[in-house]
Amino acid sequence: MRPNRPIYLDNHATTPVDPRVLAAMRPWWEENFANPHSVEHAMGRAAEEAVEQARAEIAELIGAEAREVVLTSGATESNNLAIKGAARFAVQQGSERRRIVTLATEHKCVLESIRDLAAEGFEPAILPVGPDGLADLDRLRQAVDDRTLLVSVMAVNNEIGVVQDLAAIGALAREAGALFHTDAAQAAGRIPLDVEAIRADLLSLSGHKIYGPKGIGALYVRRRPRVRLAPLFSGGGQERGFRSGTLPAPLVVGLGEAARIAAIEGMLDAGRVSEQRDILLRGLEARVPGIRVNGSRAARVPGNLNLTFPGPVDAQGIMQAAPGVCVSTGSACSSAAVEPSYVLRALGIPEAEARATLRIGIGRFTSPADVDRAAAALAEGWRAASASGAGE
Ligand SMILES: Cc1ncc(COP(=O)(O)O)c(C=O)c1O
Repeated sequence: MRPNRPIYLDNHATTPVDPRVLAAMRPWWEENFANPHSVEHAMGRAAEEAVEQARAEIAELIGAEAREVVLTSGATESNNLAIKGAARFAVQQGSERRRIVTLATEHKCVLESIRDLAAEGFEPAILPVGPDGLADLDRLRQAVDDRTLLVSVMAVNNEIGVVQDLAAIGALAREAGALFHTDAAQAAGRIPLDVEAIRADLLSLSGHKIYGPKGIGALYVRRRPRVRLAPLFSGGGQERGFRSGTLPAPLVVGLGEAARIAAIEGMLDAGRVSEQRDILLRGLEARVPGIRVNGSRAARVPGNLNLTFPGPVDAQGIMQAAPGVCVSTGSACSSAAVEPSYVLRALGIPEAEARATLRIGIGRFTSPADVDRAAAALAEGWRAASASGAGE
């Protein structure tokens, strides 16, 4: 092992591409580059077949049928298509329902999609979460009624890793006659997902969170009872009219292979990853008295740790003092903004503590040596940052 290799513990931001995924994609870049919609010739038909095979693998991962999988560019697009598409289609059909219920800790692309819809006359209901990051089911039940069009609640949070009770949320949405969408970008391959068990009507996936390629994702759209969406783009009507545009066959094949591996190995990964997570936490607790885990410990995805270091200290300072460890202060998608994480603020964590917090994501390719070295380096980084008064 190279001693200076950086230790990558930011698997919520993105995961490395599994070598098997890379191998599966390769021929579709190099040997058969045909457009999978060019079904008039043999190369096009072969590409189309590969796309359909991948679609079946993606469906299998979530207990869906292949024809319920709409391919997109990633979870951002899937979430926009699910939320805006469902809302706009319902109105076109004369529905009186306007309310869209979600949580304050959702990914920005969900919150911003819903905020955009407010300008079109929809009524966002953005519910708070408990100090453990979990939805309050009683509160949710009160908010979801016969005026509710859509309930959108993420499966696993990208910062604190907490797992929502999707089966209960899906059931209460269905009971009220509302659609249920879940952003499962961080959940796929990490916890079991079954669209029937959770009664999802719409479910978003992303390739680069499950050891697949970047720039590809999927949206599950239920067929029975049938869910209809207004498309976001005008075009050739690919993907059953839901999503126009030429499918990137190599990326689709990569997503299919990533889904196939996740379905077989995801739970094996989960056992190993949660052991490493516990070793890392114990290593830090022994070296950093007063370090705290944010979010529910029980309802939590295996590889996640969200840790507030005792202060005053700035998480940026810890990262600077431990440059060999790749972690983050929160969601990479909001890293351009300097405010502390809105997810942590929604848990009631004070601003100074939110600024002293690191998100750690252990993954399939993290080794036992990585977590041992990371615990020592982060503890040392904390000591150095504290001593330099970075938090004052
Ligand atoms: C929960 C969640 N939803 C959506 C996204 C956006 O996914 P993508 O990068 O595929 O657009 C992310 C990525 O950070 C995420 O963690």
